[in-house]
Amino acid sequence: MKSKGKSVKGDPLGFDAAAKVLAAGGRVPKKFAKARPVSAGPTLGAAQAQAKVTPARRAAFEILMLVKAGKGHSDELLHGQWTDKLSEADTNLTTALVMGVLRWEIALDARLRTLLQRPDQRLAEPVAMALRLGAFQLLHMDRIPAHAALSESVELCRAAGEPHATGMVNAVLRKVAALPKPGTKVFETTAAFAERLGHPLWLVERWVENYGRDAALKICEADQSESGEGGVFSERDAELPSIDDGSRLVAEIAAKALPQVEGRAARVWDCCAAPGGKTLVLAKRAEGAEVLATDVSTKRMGQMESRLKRFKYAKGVTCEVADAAKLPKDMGTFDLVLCDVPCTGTGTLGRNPEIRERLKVEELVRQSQRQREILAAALGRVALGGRLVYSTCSLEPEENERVVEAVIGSAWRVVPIEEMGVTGLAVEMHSMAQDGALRTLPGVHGCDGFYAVVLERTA
Ligand SMILES: C[S@@+](CC[C@H](N)C(=O)[O-])C[C@H]1O[C@@H](n2cnc3c(N)ncnc32)[C@H](O)[C@@H]1O
Repeated sequence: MKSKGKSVKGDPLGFDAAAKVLAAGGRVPKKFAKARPVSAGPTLGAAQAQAKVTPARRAAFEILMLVKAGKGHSDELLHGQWTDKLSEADTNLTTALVMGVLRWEIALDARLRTLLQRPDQRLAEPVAMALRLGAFQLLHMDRIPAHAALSESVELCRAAGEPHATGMVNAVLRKVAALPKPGTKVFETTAAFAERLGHPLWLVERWVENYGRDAALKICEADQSESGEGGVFSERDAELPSIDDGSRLVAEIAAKALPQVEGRAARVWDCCAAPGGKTLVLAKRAEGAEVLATDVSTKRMGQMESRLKRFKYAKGVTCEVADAAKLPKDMGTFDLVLCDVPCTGTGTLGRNPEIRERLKVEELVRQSQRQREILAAALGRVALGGRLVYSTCSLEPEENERVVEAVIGSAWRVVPIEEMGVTGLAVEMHSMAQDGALRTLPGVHGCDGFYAVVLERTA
């Protein structure tokens, strides 16, 4: 479904403005009755309409509009001003609506398009979003009454200053309500299941090529479900931070990769550390080691430092803002480097649904270049006999094995992850290994998609 972009400010629907109007005696001044820009506040109809929308749907709509306009990440927005005055139940509903619409957007648009009078019709973004929000509730949420999903989407459309489109939204959503729920076909082409499961075809085609059709289908299915409890470890360690099992596994591998050193504390460098999930696992497991954690982002490092303070065992960790490709020489060499580089995050689409909409194939090239620079610099800081763990949460070989192949020379050997002796696993390590490296896939291994390889300096 094509949509016309509209500038979205902090109050795209004018809800705040409308609230002021209603608070001032519940009467909306006549001037609002005239057609006016959304930024100038709601019209009379808009103000009345917004009062008919429940807070959870309003918040979800506002957040989705901001994400669409590239003005924030769903996770941050869901923990910000839009939800801080909501009840717990409303916050949960807002979260379910935002994550659901982002996960299913491609599939919803494909369905909605077929129900428009002119499928190529360009819709204003608030209209398109009201349709998606309504269709998502009708097709994917069990406990939402159809009339609430439908009528509140109509009111959201009106409240957004698009009263002329309310009839169309109502008619289209009535057709959606009459549709059978999406079911699984006996056999589907890649294009069909990519669309049904809300993924860009170019990405799914890459997964089919790299991991096979069955795995690609499982990845897509896993990306559409709520991220549940992990299935990689047999038990949760209550002292560790709450992180995805794949992320923990990478950190546990890194902790096991730390070589024994005699007569001094081992030196560990976590070079792309924020928000610190893996640093915490390392700090807990590598007791007695000197741990340096760096990140190029001052903001993320600030948040990470506050997070580390909540864990006693992390009090010895030194945190610095630094570019991993330019760590000052006088910081010396390390026995272990964890190089958990920035990446496209295609192994985490369940948790970060908007990546699928934002990611373009050119981004792979840009990320891969940056990853090579960071890895090359980090390898240069590993002591002889020391090890480096290179990792990403990407499913794309260009960010994983291709980066490693391009950067390591003859002075390195791959230490197979099966030799690391990670304990407490609920699944065999070899089932997650590929050419000595870790390769987890969502839906296949019970965690997000991670890649990790252990490299040892031999000369
Ligand atoms: C995948 S995240 C790291 C996640 C972290 N290891 C954890 O487990 O919580 C990548 C991080 O690399 C940081 N980063 C990006 N470029 C960097 C660079 N040149 N040097 C250091 N950090 C960088 C980003 O700010 C981001 O926090």
